[in-house]
This record gives sequence, C-alpha cells and structure tokens, in this order.
Amino acid sequence: MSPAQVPDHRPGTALVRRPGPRFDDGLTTHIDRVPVDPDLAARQWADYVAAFRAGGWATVEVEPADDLPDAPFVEDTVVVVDDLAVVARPGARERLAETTGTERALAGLGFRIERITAPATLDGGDVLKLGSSWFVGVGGRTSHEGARQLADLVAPLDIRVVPVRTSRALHLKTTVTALPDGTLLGYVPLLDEPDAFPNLTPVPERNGWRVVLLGDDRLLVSTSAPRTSQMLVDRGYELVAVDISELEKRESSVTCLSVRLRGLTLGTEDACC
Ligand SMILES: NC(=O)NCCC[C@H](N)C(=O)O
Repeated sequence: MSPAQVPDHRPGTALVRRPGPRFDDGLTTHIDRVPVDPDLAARQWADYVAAFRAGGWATVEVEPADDLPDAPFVEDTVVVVDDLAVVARPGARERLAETTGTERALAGLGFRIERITAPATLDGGDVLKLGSSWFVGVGGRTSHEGARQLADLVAPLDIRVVPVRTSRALHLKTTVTALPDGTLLGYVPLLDEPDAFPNLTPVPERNGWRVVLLGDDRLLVSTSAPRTSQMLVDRGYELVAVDISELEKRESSVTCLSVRLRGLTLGTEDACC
C-alpha cells in the first residue's frame, strides 16, 4: 500500500504565506465584497500560524509576495503527496504568479516537483483527498484538463482522481471537507453532485465551517461557524478555534491558509522563505 493511502494525522509541517499590504485587493466571486482591515488580517493570520505551532506543528513560510493580494491562500498553489509536490496553475489569471514562491519553498525542502501545464488550470482548493480517491472539482477554477494532468501525475502512487462538477462555489473544498475518520462534511445546497460523495454529513452553515486536521481528534476551525462547531464537539472532537474574519472576507477559510506536509517533520522553530 502506498503511503498516500495511509491516513497520518500526526503533527508535521505546515506551509503558510503571510498576507501583504494589498490583501484588500484579493478576489471575491461568490460573496459580497466588504472592506478588509489589513492590520487585523495580519494579526489573525499570525494567530492562525500560532495555533499550528501550539499543536506541535512546525511552520515554513513561503517568501512574502506583497504584490499578490491572494498569496496567503497557499493551498491553491500546490498539491502535495508523499515527496511529490504538484505545482498548480491557478484558474484566476491574477493568481498565476503565486506558484513561483511555493515551488521554490518546496524544492528547497527536497520535494520532487511536477507542474500542471498551460492551458490547463488547477487550484489546490479543488482537490479533496480521501485516501487513494481524490475528488477534484472541475468547471470553475480547475479545468478538466487540469484534473486529467493531476490524475496522470498521481496514478503511479495508486491514487485515482474523480472529477466532480463544481459551479456553485469557488472551490470543491468550499463545499466539502473530510474528517479524520473519512466522514465528509458538506454544505449540500452548494454541491452540484452530492451523490458523488460517500458518508456525507450535512453542515448547517453556509460559511466558515471547514476544518483542518491538527491531530487524530483535534480540528482547527473558525469561530464563524458555531453551530457546526457544536456538532463536531458532540461527535467527540477537540476544537481549536481561530478568528479569521478578515481573511474570510476574501472568500477563504481555515483550509486555504496552509498546506500540510505530512511526510516532513522539522523542529519547532520557524523556517522562513
Ligand atoms: N482554497 C481556497 O478556498 N482558497 C480561497 C481563495 C480566495 C481568493 N480570494 C480567490 O478568490 O482565489
């Protein structure tokens, strides 16, 4: 069995990228646009990173990109499995240049680099990993050709890519997220193909309910979805809640602000750039 098929929820290393002075210029597509307080956004991002570190994770910062407003949403720039980093090709023209810094950081950490190539597009936020089946949202930021290229790159690892139409939200992972036991949480009204997902548990809130796995039964969540949080507590999960309200104003969630590198364990000191 490939290591990609074995769920590993131990703390490892999280790749992150700090917001810059132009964060307010970030894209919004499916939500109303309201102004961002850049100083508060920076403080909330620091708290988000601190939550990983308090949970025993190391953090590696991709070099800042002050001219790229959406750069903190590092999840969209790469898909990582084992020692392979597939550098994405974001579907929004404004975000294409973000991948350069991510690729440099991961190459520096020793990852094997492959790339999604033009004209295909793929955003990491469209890739939901469920063991050896990966659901990939297509039709929005990610093209069919992007999903096909990803499928070819991960096939040698015995990973199967399942394309799922995604038109009602920014990314597939805006609509569905996995819990450590493989249960999927989803906001059904935004799913084009709810029947594509096994074990789907509906969440009551439209926004803010996504989770990041910090450990076996520990989840990083946003304070903006209290009813979903209560549902998770009732299921026995320990929650670490962060306020990322300013970052959410640019259509993000806890998932988009990091890439977890499971095979890589660094010391607990920060590694930058
Ligand atoms: N994976 C994610 O959910 N990323 C959020 C990206 C938000 C950014 N403002 C964008 O529209 O691309």
